[in-house]
Amino acid sequence: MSTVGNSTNIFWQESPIGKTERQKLLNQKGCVVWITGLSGSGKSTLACSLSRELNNRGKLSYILDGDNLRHGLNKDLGFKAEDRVENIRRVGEVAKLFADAGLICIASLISPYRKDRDACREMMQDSSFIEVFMNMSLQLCEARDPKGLYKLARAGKIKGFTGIDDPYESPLNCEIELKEKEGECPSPVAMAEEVISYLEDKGFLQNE
Ligand SMILES: Nc1ncnc2c1ncn2[C@@H]1O[C@H](COP(=O)(O)OS(=O)(=O)O)[C@@H](OP(=O)(O)O)[C@H]1O
Ligand SMILES: Nc1ncnc2c1ncn2[C@@H]1O[C@H](COP(=O)(O)OP(=O)(O)O)[C@@H](O)[C@H]1O
Repeated sequence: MSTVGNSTNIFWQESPIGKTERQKLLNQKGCVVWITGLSGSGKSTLACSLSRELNNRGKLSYILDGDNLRHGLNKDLGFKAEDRVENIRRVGEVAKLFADAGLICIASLISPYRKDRDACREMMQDSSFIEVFMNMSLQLCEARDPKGLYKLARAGKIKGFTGIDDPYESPLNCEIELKEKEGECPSPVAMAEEVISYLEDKGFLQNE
């Protein structure tokens, strides 16, 4: 019997089928590909491209997109620091469940605070948390501005916008860093292939 947070008198219920059996069924290993970066850096584009490429190879993935989750699970959260902390904690827990289900879980969130991303990494075992940093300049993201949010933030109509008047802490030890080369951004497919090579090298796309 345990007490966890505010939950008292709780018991852990074991499941008859374990992660190993699920992974065998899927011929892959569950993991979390955590994509972090500024708004407009290409997180969702990479997540979609990666999911498509994995699907083409017969690998099961699922995207947890920050914007989308804020339509449901996280609709009670805003963008002040404590809400962003809770947002990342919840998505980290959900991502852990998806990885435990044997899936390649692709989490795509700004996740601006290093401490929170590191806490998500700590939840996972066996190096199965793969942090991908979309290291695109604010200048590029702002020039893209597909939703017009930077424009609103610069005009003071959105307060606390990441990169403008709210912080973004770059990863120090991420597994994969994607950045502009000679002022050009690699194509979404090229970026997805870089992530897939990593997953292949580390054995996540097979199960012996
Ligand atoms: N103040 C502020 N700062 C940053 N982003 C904002 C803000 N307000 C709304 N949006 C929109 O919310 C999307 C980011 O949600 P996330 O859940 O990924 O953010 S966070 O990880 O909790 O920081 C983000 O989506 P992306 O552009 O895909 O990153 C924006 O569409
Ligand atoms: N690799 C890329 N090359 C060129 N344009 C891109 C690339 N990745 C994303 N974009 C464009 O940049 C904009 C922002 O991408 P998006 O994936 O929505 O970013 P985020 O999810 O980080 O906010 C979109 O208009 C998208 O089409």
